[in-house]
Amino acid sequence: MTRDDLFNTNASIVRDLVDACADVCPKAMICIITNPVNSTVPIAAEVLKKRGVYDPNRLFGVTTLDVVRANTFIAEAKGLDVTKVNVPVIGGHSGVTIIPLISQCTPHVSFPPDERERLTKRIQNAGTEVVEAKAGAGSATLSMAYAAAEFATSLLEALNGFEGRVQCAFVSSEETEAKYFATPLLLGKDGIEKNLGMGKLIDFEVNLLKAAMPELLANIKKGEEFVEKTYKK
Ligand SMILES: NC(=O)C1=CN([C@@H]2O[C@H](COP(=O)(O)OP(=O)(O)OC[C@H]3O[C@@H](n4cnc5c(N)ncnc54)[C@H](O)[C@@H]3O)[C@@H](O)[C@H]2O)C=CC1
Ligand SMILES: O=C([O-])CC(=O)C(=O)O
Repeated sequence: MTRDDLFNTNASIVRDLVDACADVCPKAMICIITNPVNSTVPIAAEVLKKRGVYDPNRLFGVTTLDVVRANTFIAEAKGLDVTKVNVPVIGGHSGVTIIPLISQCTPHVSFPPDERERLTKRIQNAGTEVVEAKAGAGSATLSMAYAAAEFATSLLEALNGFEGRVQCAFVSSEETEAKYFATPLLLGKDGIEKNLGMGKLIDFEVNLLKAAMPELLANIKKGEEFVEKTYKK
């Protein structure tokens, strides 16, 4: 399958499933993990808008695996317990659009610039590394399932009234010029309770953000145009 075929297949599946959600469960929390997440979330939003049931607080692109990877690689590098490490990852879910904020890691960690750059690239390329290694046999399926379970569990807990559930996800956003952008979110009974924003970036991260923006904007536009061209009701 070519890249274009794969895009069209995944984009059509998301378009049609979300269209069915508009019919049968218009108030559902919709969590999209299907790639390319940077485009499939805008696709879902456009379909929901056409159906008159779009609620930006109930639509999420699942980027938890980027956080899982960032936590794992940093815990390994520093000899820390991975369950106690938390690195926010903002932006999107592909290559340069994945922006780990190592400067905001809890606990605080520091690296020499070359090591910070190496870790950042490893986090950004980890998904592609697995896809290439599996050579047509899928992606990081099990770690994706782990990440999805973590995100869904947090969201379900928040819906059930547990407080303080925070997850990064790719959502409708006013943080940057991109209409969709991942940042840490406080989850609540109605989905996103508060977008916690990206906080203060160091210069290295500001440059990552600049480098991410052209691809992110193009991915979002591609998703929107796909619905414009192919949605029929
Ligand atoms: N957001 C994230 O963190 C991640 C997302 N992914 C994405 O998750 C998706 C699934 O990945 P894998 O499980 O590794 O892929 P896979 O190739 O192992 O599984 C895809 C499944 O979809 C089925 N399928 C194909 N065409 C279909 C259609 N028209 N209707 C219904 N089902 C169809 C196939 O039979 C197969 O069982 C991909 O889009 C992948 O890029 C993967 C890893 C991480
Ligand atoms: O491109 C893919 O399917 C892989 C992916 O998203 C990931 O592992 O994070």
